Amino acid sequence: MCDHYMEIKEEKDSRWFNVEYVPQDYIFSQEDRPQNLDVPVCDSFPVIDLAKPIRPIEAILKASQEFGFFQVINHGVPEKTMIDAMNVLKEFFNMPSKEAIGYVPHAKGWIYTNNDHTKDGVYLWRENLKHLCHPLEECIQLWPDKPARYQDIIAAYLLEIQKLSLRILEMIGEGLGLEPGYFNDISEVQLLSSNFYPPCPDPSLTLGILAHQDPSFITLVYQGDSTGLQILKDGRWINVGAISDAFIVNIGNQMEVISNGKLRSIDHRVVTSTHETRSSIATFVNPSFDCVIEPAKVLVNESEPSHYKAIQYKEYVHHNNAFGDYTVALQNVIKLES
Ligand SMILES: O=C(O)CCC(=O)C(=O)O
Ligand SMILES: [Fe+2]
Repeated sequence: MCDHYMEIKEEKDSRWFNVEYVPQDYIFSQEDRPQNLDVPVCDSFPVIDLAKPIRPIEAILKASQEFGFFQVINHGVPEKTMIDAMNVLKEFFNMPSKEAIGYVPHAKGWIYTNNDHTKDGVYLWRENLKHLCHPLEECIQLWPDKPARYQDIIAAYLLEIQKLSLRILEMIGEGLGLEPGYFNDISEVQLLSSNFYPPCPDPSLTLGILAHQDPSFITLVYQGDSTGLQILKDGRWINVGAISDAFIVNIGNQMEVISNGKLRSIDHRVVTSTHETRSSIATFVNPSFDCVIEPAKVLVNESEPSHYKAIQYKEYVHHNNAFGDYTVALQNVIKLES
């Protein structure tokens, strides 16, 4: 008993982030570092109540234009479903034996890594798990089966995300003047990407995620009580505050295209903390891979010509390496499935 406890403790102590100094591989170049970490929480960050009797279409449109981001509260997703999902993911990231699984073969359909590097070869200060989610009943068998409840809990979470994302897409569509149901057949809750960002001895040198935009229609992030997410607003980084039962919604590149630039896909990143652990679950609501994405016809006219070229989503993903180092791996899973 005692030996077993010591073994687990030793394994935990030897995890990559239990260090006194930041290892060289995790130190970003001067220009990529977070620079000023002392930025305030933005108190004008849009928080939208979805339980209001009148649907908040205007507020969603305004937030999507001005911030490219908003938080939704009273969204109808049961708290238990959210907490269960967060807990099972925390359990996954905490499994000492996960290190033994190591770098999971891509063909299995999920990718776990604790040292995903950026284009310059510097590692992000995070662990990440990614897998496809659509069609749910086919993908579920390809997900991690440890912890034992993982598949059931995450499937229940994704069904709720599906409902909520369609509601949000419908309001965005209506706000843009698109026909009802515009996004129904062309969007899917396609990818889950969950993150565990442990405390870091020197947050001025590291990043949890480098500045990026999402290749989605919209992305929904559940972060519980965590902080660390920052967005670029008018050239300055601002912190997204924690509202424990909210979802953060952001406009992805593909929505920017559909809206012909009316809605904005905004740079965001995650900074690390000396004392806090951040856990987050990002779900990407993306176009179906075969879908051709271009500005919606009703938004293009003589005075407002198309600002974007039409491109099949599959091609976009491939050309832009949209899922980072794992783009090809994820595309291979798609090929295996179809
Ligand atoms: O909220 C986070 O931890 C970052 C998620 C994110 O930006 C992404 O996965 O694209
Ligand atoms: Fe993102």
